[in-house]
Amino acid sequence: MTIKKILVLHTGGTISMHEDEDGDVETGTENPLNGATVQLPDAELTVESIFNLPSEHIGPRHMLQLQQRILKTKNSFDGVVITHGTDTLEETAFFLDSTLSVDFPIVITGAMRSSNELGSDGLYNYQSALRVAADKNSRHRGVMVVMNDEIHAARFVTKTHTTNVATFGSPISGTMGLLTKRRIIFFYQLAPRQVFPITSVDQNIPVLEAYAGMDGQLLELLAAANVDGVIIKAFGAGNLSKEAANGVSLLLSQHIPVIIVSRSFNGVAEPVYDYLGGGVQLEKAGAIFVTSINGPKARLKLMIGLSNHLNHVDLQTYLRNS
Ligand SMILES: NC(=O)C[C@H](N)C(=O)O
Repeated sequence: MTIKKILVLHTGGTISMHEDEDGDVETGTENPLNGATVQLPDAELTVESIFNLPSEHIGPRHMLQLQQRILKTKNSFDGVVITHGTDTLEETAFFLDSTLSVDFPIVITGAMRSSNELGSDGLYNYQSALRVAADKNSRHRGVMVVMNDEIHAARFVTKTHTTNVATFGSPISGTMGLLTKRRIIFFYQLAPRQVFPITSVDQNIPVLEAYAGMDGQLLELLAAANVDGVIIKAFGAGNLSKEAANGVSLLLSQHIPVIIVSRSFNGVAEPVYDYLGGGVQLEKAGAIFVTSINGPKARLKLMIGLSNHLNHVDLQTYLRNS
């Protein structure tokens, strides 16, 4: 039996929390996973607590720190497992997937019920993540999210439910794989993605969501604030009100990139409608459609593109190909 060397990086989140006597969930000083026994005879774990944070406190700077830590391993591990809060887990997964080109698997997991709650899913998900990281078929698959016996690709995974343990899903692509009691099964291999290094993560890129009756006021304020870019979760296939479309034109006239994604939970955004506010006219005005990832992920993608000083054409190509 070959022993697989796995690096575990704990970052906090519910998986490392506990419930107090009032039923409130809080962060502790000792990670409950450290004292737990995992049944994985063919793996040797190196465990580090890189952060102990609820995931709402994790931002791109922490993601960059994680990325640097993984780069430092210089292929000395067969796999990496990251435990993370579920609220921003998909963003960390996407950031690492877009900025790390490694052969070994990087698997992120979390929990919906803290360590001492009835039906706690933390230890089970942790063991599942370790199983996937140690599996020979997990190589060359980029960053994966493992929760509730399912394997999801970082590119498409999203949190779909506030509290259910089956919260993570990939509405556009479907589940990439499954864990059964004895097997790990992959259903498909994703098309290759473009990976860029990243050095700066301090760009100011707000994400706005369209709503019926949206005017241009917020977009005008953002133009005056000279932000580095704006992500708009537009209606349906990527459409806006007339007033918001005028706000988009103002931002574009100041060379502020405007990125269109859909506010719909499922499906691909693409220019279809040719009237003021319609996707065809937004694209003609210079807005960039990021077709199949959500707003928070598009924000990270723009950050990566800007950090690499891509010119407008290369930025368009990079953002469109998702
Ligand atoms: N289930 C969780 O982990 C949610 C928690 N609020 C977090 O993201 O840290």
